[in-house]
Amino acid sequence: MIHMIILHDEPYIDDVVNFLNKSLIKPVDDVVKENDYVLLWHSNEIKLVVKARRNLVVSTVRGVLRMSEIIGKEYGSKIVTNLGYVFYITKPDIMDILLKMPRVTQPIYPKDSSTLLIMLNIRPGSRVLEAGLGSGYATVILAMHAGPFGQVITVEKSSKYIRVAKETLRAMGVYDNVDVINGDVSRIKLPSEYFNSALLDMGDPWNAIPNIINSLKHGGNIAVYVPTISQVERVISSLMASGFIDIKMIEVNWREWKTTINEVRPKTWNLSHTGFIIVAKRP
Ligand SMILES: C[S@@+](CC[C@H](N)C(=O)[O-])C[C@H]1O[C@@H](n2cnc3c(N)ncnc32)[C@H](O)[C@@H]1O
Repeated sequence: MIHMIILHDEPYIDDVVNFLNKSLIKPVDDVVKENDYVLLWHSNEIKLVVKARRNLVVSTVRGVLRMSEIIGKEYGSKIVTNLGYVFYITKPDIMDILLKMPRVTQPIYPKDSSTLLIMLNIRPGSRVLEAGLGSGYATVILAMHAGPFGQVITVEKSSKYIRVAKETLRAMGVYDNVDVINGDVSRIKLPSEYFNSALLDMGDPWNAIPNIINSLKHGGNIAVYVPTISQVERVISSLMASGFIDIKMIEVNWREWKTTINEVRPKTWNLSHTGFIIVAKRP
């Protein structure tokens, strides 16, 4: 990882390496440590994300990889399987790791969570209300973007799901800036004009909307995530009745393509329908 000090009163820097060598903080060696999540990449078709445990032996269609030989190696280096095939040892993406976490409910997928961040204006320092926590997937993304000086308060009625999701929050490094409340978001007492934004992903969000509006700051956005059109209509009616304005609805269509030369085309199997996003503003 490279830590950089930006000196705002310096003339512009035209050589990053020179600049880093002069700065006090140097790049550090980055090696695979026990319990890191590691991406082992052979090709776009043959790749896997695994947790580095010393006694783990990973079988792939290109042969066997021993984690004991990977721990301590530098990220970016290569390893050869017993069958002679090369795998890169590299870092997975946030979503690669998140999708490894237990799913006790239907989670919000990256195509939608990335859009929700923009639609809800999530930025460092944001205070966000969420319901329900479910598997904690959306909570992780919200908390990562609200940052350590922001706050995500998530309300979940099932204590069983809370136990599982808390482990996910811990594993993803956001445990300390999420407050989990075991309760019913439609009835819970909320502070007035406290949150910058709110996300509802639950079966009957129209029952929660009237309880939430006053907890949002003026100009704050609410996003509601539902999978069916009959739910969408109930959500829009409830938003209008509660006094929200600027109601929009979007569906995110994400089509992944093959990147093989001479074969660049949409992948045969793509994620199809997930949910509709309805966004509105507290005037
Ligand atoms: C679809 S899941 C949420 C998934 C989550 N967004 C994720 O990405 O992992 C819906 C959750 O809402 C919770 N829920 C439903 N009604 C609720 C209510 N009135 N108050 C709080 N939580 C509620 C359910 O228990 C369930 O865990």
